[in-house]
Amino acid sequence: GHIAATRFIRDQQTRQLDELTEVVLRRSEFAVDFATASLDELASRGLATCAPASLQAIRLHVYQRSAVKDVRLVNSDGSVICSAYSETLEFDKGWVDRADMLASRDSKLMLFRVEQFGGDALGVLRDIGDDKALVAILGINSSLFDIMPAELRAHGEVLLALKNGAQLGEFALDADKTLAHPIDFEKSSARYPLRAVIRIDRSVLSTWNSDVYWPAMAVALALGALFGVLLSRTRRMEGPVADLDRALARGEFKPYFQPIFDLHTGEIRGCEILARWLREDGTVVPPMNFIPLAESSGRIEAMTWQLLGRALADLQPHLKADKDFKLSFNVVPKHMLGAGFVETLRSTVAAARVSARQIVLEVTERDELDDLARAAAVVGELRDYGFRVAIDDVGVGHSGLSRLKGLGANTIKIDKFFVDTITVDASTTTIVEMLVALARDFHMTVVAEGVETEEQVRALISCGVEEGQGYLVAAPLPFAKFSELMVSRRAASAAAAPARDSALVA
Ligand SMILES: Nc1nc2c(ncn2[C@@H]2O[C@H](COP(=O)(O)O[C@H]3[C@@H](O)[C@H](n4cnc5c(=O)[nH]c(N)nc54)O[C@@H]3COP(=O)(O)O)[C@@H](O)[C@H]2O)c(=O)[nH]1
Repeated sequence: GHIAATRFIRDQQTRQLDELTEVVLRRSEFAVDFATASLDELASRGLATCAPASLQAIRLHVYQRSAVKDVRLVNSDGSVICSAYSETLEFDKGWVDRADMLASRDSKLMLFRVEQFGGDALGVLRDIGDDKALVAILGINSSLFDIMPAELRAHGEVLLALKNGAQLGEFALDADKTLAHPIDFEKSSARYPLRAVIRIDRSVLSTWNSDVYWPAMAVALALGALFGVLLSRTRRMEGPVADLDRALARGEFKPYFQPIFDLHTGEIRGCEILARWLREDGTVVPPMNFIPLAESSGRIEAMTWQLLGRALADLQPHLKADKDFKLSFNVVPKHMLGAGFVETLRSTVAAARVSARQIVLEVTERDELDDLARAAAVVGELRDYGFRVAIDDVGVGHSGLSRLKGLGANTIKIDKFFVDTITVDASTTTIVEMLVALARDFHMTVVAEGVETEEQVRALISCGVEEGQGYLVAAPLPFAKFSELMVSRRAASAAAAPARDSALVA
């Protein structure tokens, strides 16, 4: 009993600290994603210059994004040309050469430490062409420390570093206190050269959660097998994963609906459901704040079924009335390849009285489909039942061209990155044309993601893309708003029909 209880508590602590370290890392990755999106937006708005008007617009952009402290325009060697807040240059203790910056896995970003008086920061460099680059200066703040359970705060620290060892931040309740017997929980990012560490004094682990000991001992002695189950419930009572479990139990994850439209006519042909966490206090949490943890903690399966069930119930009347309308949902490869997935999907869709032909599974290309042969077999089975499969985020993920073909999907979704640059970068046009040609050869359709302007629509049409999704028509909307949009679009199109018909007759 004693051995089982002690070992259980140790495993429980290790798992919990591993999860917390993962959260620190995911938050940092998210900050880099956020910075990259900010830089892309600035570049696409033509603001990557030192003109006073550009710098003023950048300062407004920075002001509205608290994570980004500053934005600088630099030469291709990394040397600074100008800074949105020129006075911050005086806080720099140094500035690394580009040769010493570390590349992201996809080589599109360079990360480096910016040593500053008053606290180091993380520099994220993004090339923008013409031998220039933009750098976002990201403040690393003590919010990383917030995730520590209260009883560990005085006995631990959280560290964030680059893979070359350059430390970006170190947070401890008492910075002067040294940990007598430190034990490290460490995670490295697969996408960025980042490393998160939670360092805990070993001695606190013997008391942390020790109130679980006696119940564990009693249950272990008395009930044997039931022991594990009861204590794993205790384990789940605290921490970010417990928050997910509670939210799942309360049904707080809701589908938002984003239209997928015909680029030529603007007609809404379908929608993608995107998860939002509607908390009790009314806040709406975006998916990047919980999907990574849901994936790593194994909650993504339950969340996906919950979202799909809800979306099917909401959209059922519309799906029934318009048999060409398609409902797309995101599924992670691990879930799709898991036991019983196809059967559960069939029964969920059948129970909602919806045709499989109207359901599109979006499998993200960001995650590796390790076993392509197995993935292709599952896709084949899904297609045999009438479901459609789309490969998401094409162009920025793992799939080589052979993988795109080998999977046997129906549709490719071109990542927003290409849509953002299609009107400014001729090489993007070439890539999009190539993807369209490839899709035709493989009998696949193409949807462009992140369409925001009419100019992009024209450029996509001239590359041969038929369908799009993006803020130009609507952001992801709660069902009531999405319904209103469909009704108003249908009314507008019905009103335009007589004029169209008489023009045709004339
Ligand atoms: N496994 C699951 N992953 C999910 C689920 N729900 C969302 N996600 C993934 O989270 C990522 C972020 O999603 P979100 O914040 O909803 O962003 C999506 C759109 O809102 C956004 N978008 C669409 N159009 C535009 C645009 O015109 N401009 C602009 N700046 N952003 C736009 O792009 C995201 C599209 O997502 P996707 O098509 O899936 O790539 C995202 O990776 C989701 O996949 C879930 O239920 N399960």
